[in-house]
Amino acid sequence: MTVVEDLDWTHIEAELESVGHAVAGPLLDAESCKALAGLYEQNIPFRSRVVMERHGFGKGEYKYFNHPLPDPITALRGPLYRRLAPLANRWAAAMGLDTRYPAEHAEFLERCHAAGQMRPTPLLLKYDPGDYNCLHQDLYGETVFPLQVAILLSVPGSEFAGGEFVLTEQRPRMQSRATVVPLGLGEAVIFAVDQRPVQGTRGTYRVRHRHGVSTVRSGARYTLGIIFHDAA
Ligand SMILES: O=C(O)CCC(=O)C(=O)O
Ligand SMILES: [Fe+2]
Repeated sequence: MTVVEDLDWTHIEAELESVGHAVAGPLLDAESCKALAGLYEQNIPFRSRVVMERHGFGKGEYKYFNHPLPDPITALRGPLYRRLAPLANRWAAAMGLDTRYPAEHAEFLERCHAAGQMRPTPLLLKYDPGDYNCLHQDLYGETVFPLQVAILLSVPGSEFAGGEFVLTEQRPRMQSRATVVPLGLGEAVIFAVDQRPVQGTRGTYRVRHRHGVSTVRSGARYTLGIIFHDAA
């Protein structure tokens, strides 16, 4: 069994259904986390670098991986997709959307490519003291898989302080509610990219999510982002 198949999917699905996010893992051991974070200073594995401050995205930077994606990413992305696709389909049906997601990630990528979304989206993020990531959604075109994953590659408390993963949810006509998601080294947060259905007393309504990272107070924080749709 892969590490992904070994996870407690009953618990993960229940969390995703009830609150729109779930903590899982660790999905990567300390050595793999260190090796991935260590790639940041290289250029070859990446297709582009984004300095967040230049775009008003926050402070800090990230790099999008190019093909071939590093082994740990390919090893995780297909199995994670396979487990999440049925939930994505239940969410789409509950929200009255026509979209249905294929069982396998390779098929979903074909759909992205047919829609002109050809560029890989897995990314490595790096935050230094004072850096933060504004609340946002990772939408890169019309074709969107409704769940994504972020894995913490640094040790909280010793390698960095602050820098908490934050999720907000907005119910129709209500103000936003924030949740801080504590993560350990190599742990993943699986979360809603944009909308998810919530059962209310008068039927199903849609909740909108955003995510970001609070200010890093000291040290360096690295994260691996696994997004399932390719980008235009
Ligand atoms: O650094 C983080 O924890 C969040 C990264 C992020 O925005 C993402 O993976 O999409
Ligand atoms: Fe993001």
